[in-house]
Amino acid sequence: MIRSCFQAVRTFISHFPVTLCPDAVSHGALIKSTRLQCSGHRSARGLSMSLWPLSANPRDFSLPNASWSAEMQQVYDHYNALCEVKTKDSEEKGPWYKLPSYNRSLKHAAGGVYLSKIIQSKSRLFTRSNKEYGAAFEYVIFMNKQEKKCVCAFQSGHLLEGPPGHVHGGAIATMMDTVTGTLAGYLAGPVMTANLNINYRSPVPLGSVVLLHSALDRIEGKKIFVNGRVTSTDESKLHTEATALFISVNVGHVFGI
Ligand SMILES: CCCCC/C=C\C/C=C\C/C=C\C/C=C\CCCC(=O)SCCNC(=O)CCNC(=O)[C@H](O)C(C)(C)COP(=O)(O)OP(=O)(O)OC[C@H]1O[C@@H](n2cnc3c(N)ncnc32)[C@H](O)[C@@H]1OP(=O)(O)O
Repeated sequence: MIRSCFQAVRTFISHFPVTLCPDAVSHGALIKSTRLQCSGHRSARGLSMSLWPLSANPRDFSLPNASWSAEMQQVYDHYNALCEVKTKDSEEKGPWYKLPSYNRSLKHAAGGVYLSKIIQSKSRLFTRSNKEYGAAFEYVIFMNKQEKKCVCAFQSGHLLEGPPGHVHGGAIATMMDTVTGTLAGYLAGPVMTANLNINYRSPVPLGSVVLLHSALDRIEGKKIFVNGRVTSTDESKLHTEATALFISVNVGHVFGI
């Protein structure tokens, strides 16, 4: 059934000259599962093509918007400058890759028997479910596949308050799960979080910009061990430390079959 699901995706996609860019985790999953390639570079420059009839120009939530502070933009510019660059004559590959991020990755990814069910569904990726710019999770993830690590610039919005003036621990855990899970998924394909262990070292001021760093510790069979840290953008202050265990799953597991 899973094979026929992906067969349907392949068949469908072959009718459209597009490069699919699902969100961060399914990017890795899909490269493994359907051997599709995804270009954040193109998307970042607004050249991504319509996925009609699935979607008209899906919004890449990881691109700069008016709510971004100067500091957020600065971090984005820094890593974006280190990304893969295509020039007229050549293709220079930087070590970093900006992951695009959509609010309904599976709409673009699953296909086949699940497609209509997914399109009708109101479900949205949790961290991208608020469309108001700057209200909740503003973030962009840059992946360094060579070094098996990634960095996320995260600007917290006013809806994420926990202790007065500071970010809710659950929101930090959500971002930690997202970033470590994105790395695990990018490196190993479809995964689910089995364990997420967090130490909160110092509160994160609401509205501030912080970095989430994640790196692969090791892979043992189905088990992917990843670590994570939240720091200030100059990395002088440590806010949070985490370790996470992800388990490789087949796609059927995600759909409960
Ligand atoms: C087109 C498809 C795309 C698929 C994409 C997939 C997912 C994400 C998609 C989009 C999201 C996008 C962005 C967000 C980014 C990422 C973060 C979100 C991820 C999540 O938010 S996800 C939700 C929370 N998550 C769960 O809802 C999991 C519930 N759970 C289970 O579904 C099972 O529990 C599972 C699968 C985890 C394992 O089940 P299983 O049957 O495959 O494996 P099994 O139990 O045999 O364990 C194998 C070996 O792992 C060891 N092991 C297992 N669990 C352990 C633990 N907790 N601690 C220590 N060791 C553990 C065993 O001890 C054994 O070790 P050993 O082999 O050495 O004996």
